[in-house]
Amino acid sequence: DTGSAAAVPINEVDIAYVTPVTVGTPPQTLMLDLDTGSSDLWVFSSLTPSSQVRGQEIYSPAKSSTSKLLSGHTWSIRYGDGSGSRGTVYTDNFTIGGLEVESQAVQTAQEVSSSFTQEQSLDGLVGLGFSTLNTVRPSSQLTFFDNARPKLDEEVFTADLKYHATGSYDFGFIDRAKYTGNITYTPVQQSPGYWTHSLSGYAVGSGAFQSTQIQGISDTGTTLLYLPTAIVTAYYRQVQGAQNSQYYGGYVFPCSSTLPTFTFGIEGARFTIPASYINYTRISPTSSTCYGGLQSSSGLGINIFGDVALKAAFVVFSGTNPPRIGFGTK
Ligand SMILES: CC[C@H](C)[C@H](NC(=O)[C@H](C)NC(=O)[C@@H](CCSC)NC[C@@H](N)Cc1ccccc1)C(=O)O
Repeated sequence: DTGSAAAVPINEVDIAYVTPVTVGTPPQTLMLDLDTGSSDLWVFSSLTPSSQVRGQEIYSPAKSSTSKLLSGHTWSIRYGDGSGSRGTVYTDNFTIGGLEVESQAVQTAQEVSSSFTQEQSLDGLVGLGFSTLNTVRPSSQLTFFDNARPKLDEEVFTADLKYHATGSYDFGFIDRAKYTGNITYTPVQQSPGYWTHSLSGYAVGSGAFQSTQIQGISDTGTTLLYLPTAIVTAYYRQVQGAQNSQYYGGYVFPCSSTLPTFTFGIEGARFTIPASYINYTRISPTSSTCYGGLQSSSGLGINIFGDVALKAAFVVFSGTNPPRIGFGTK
């Protein structure tokens, strides 16, 4: 089997992408953030206090003839940006792009943090990290990809995220029409549960490529690209008026500045992020100061290859043994 579904940016600066999924019988449609940086599938639900729901679609297990409570099981997750959620667990039929998993663990939120309440176009997350990261206790649950694996034509899913446009996630096949040339693969270290791999180096604008191993995680659920401070300062040194603002918590620059491109390596292949992706957003709607899509990872303890980088390529997450990740030019 295979599946294919849209990845829709939730606002005009691609802060996150959501994908239509269906849960239960009859199907209830929700828009979820497919997130390779975590492994919990959780949704706004009939169990979420109404004070914490602001426009999100909810999953009501009581309205589904195929829902089953996973009794005695709970979950609680914290994300790197300080957000989080927690609740109980049902199993139910779950489909993405025509690919169905019966009795998928669907984690129903009983509490969500304010940033999730405020994000009204995001009804929850589908964790596509390794199942070892799943927070359900006493027994941890499998991700949608792990449950779907046995029925997939090929043990892969792919991400084709786009700049200010709708892209796609495919399951079980690699769509040759979505990239040119070949996919370049590199090994993935699956502990502790992220899609952890290395870049082979980088270049700022038309500068020389610096060959250096940069380990990090490819995280479709993180908006920006977070790299070591030395690389980030080298980049913004090329930007007139750029500064690392304590106030805004990162590099800002005049919106009128000319930004260089940023190139990253995967093994011998090279992928160039257009300057427009790095001119991320105005710090406020009327401001002429802009916030960068490339920021320092020094506060995170890990480098994160988020959407700003991933949308510059066609990305293959391969669940083969050993797992690997592939990048294609598009
Ligand atoms: C502070 C918590 C640390 C980061 C750690 N949690 C994690 O690593 C979790 C699984 N993953 C995440 O916090 C990040 C990766 C951080 S790098 C360690 N990925 C998922 C995140 N983008 C999901 C999200 C989507 C939209 C809005 C907000 C959040 C933990 O539980 O220990």
